Amino acid sequence: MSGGSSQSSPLSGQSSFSPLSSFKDLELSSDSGCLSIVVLGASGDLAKKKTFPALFHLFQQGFLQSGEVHIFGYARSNLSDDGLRERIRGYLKGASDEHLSQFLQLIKYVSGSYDSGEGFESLNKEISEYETSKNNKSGSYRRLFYLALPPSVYPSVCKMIRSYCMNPSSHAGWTRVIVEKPFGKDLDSAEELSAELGKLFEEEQLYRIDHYLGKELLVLRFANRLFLPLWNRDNIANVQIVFKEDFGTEGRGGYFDQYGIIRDIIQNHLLQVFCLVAMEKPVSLKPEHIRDEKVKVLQSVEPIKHEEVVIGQYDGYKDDPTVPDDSNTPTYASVVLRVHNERWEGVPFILKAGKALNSRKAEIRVQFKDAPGDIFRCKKQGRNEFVIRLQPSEAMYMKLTVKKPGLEMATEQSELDLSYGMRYQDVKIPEAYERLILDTIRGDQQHFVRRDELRVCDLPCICPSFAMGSLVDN
Ligand SMILES: NC(=O)C1=CN([C@@H]2O[C@H](COP(=O)(O)OP(=O)(O)OC[C@H]3O[C@@H](n4cnc5c(N)ncnc54)[C@H](OP(=O)(O)O)[C@@H]3O)[C@@H](O)[C@H]2O)C=CC1
Ligand SMILES: O=C1O[C@H](COP(=O)(O)O)[C@@H](O)[C@H](O)[C@H]1O
Repeated sequence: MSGGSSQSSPLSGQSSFSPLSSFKDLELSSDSGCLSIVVLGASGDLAKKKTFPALFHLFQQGFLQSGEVHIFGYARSNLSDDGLRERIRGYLKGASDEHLSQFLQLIKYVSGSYDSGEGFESLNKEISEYETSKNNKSGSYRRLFYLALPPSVYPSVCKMIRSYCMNPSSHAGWTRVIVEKPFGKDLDSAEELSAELGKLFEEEQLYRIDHYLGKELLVLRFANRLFLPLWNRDNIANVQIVFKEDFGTEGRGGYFDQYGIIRDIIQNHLLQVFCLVAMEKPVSLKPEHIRDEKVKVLQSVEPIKHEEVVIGQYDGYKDDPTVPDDSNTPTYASVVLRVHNERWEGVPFILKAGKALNSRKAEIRVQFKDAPGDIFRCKKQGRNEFVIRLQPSEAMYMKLTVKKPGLEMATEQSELDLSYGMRYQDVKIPEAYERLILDTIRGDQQHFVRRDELRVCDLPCICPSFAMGSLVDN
């Protein structure tokens, strides 16, 4: 059983965000040979909206080659190969028909349950047949399993993969498993899940994905001298990390209602963004160094105070037929995190997330303190703010107070604006999932959550009575 490999081929700089090809720290694998990618839960929302489109974009850019890769969709739904292809076709944008059909032809569908051997035996048979048909000269076989499924089925699915679908030990190569968030429901279930998965796979084989970690904040944070002296309690009044969606559950209530917005978004996506904003500079870009710093800052977070939590549910949530009529699951929450360390003491980090709100965006808003000795009386115009918009349309801008044009002495707020779409017009900015799936194929765990991180990422643990039910009932 091998999780990684040690040949060196740094990530090529596909994005204008991070031309990583010169980063000596990243010794990544570039092994070749048959690559079988299995999307479990292929009939679902994530698979059609994110997983297959990301695979398609990697294919378009030549990272996945027809001769080398095959993609298997697996789920219980009764679908044919063409049925699955039709289901995802509409989400694969920006390609010629020829390119699109080349990609779709790589996809095969296998139907089966998540807890019985039969389906996984058939899956293994399909993968093996494909591998044999490839007459693989390099002799290396790579199997990547993507769990695009509700976490409740991860243990049984992982057991099935371990029992029926591993890369045979007689073959060189690897078996890796991408596990989606949320990793359990609370500390106990996360620990239990980790323990169960830990019995089946080595840590190097497990890729706990959080696509907000694919949003590439590290360069901005640590490569700009400008920010270094400002990034602390002396200058920053508060930091807001905001996620808003302008649509509701849309038929995903079966999953969402069991988890709620805190477990769906705040505990994972926003907490990971918080780590990147608040952590100290890692020793290097090596995955372990980055993840060590994230763990440290999480350990410095104080217990959350009840009076600093707001939750709510949007009107109409229970109209979704997949949501129980008596649901009290929050679809909106805001939580204040306070970090007890030298850099951040006294600076609130306000994490807000909500579905069915007025707009769709995810952003980090760093609000600076007022300039002391305000001789221009410009306080009323607002503070300096540095805003990083993660989506849509990645951008960053700095809100500054400037002299209003004209002969009068008046000030106003304006922006120094860097929109990626405008600045890099000819560059295709990759989706977070593209980058993360490619990282997995290359064996780079830098942007994935480590097992011990999960333990300190647990919001209910940071505040023991932060269970959703208890707050809703109060
Ligand atoms: N949707 C999104 O935008 C994102 C989702 N995620 C994560 O991805 C995972 C999957 O989410 P999503 O695709 O939205 O979920 P879905 O509700 O669409 O579920 C995916 C598939 O899993 C199967 N399934 C659904 N419910 C159950 C169940 N109770 N027991 C067994 N199988 C079930 C269904 O396939 P079948 O019945 O055919 O077997 C379904 O098509 C979640 O962990 C979520 O947090 C992460 C980022 C974004
Ligand atoms: O993990 C999830 O993320 C999506 C939002 O992803 P984004 O990249 O569009 O911000 C959210 O809709 C979903 O509820 C959640 O499970």
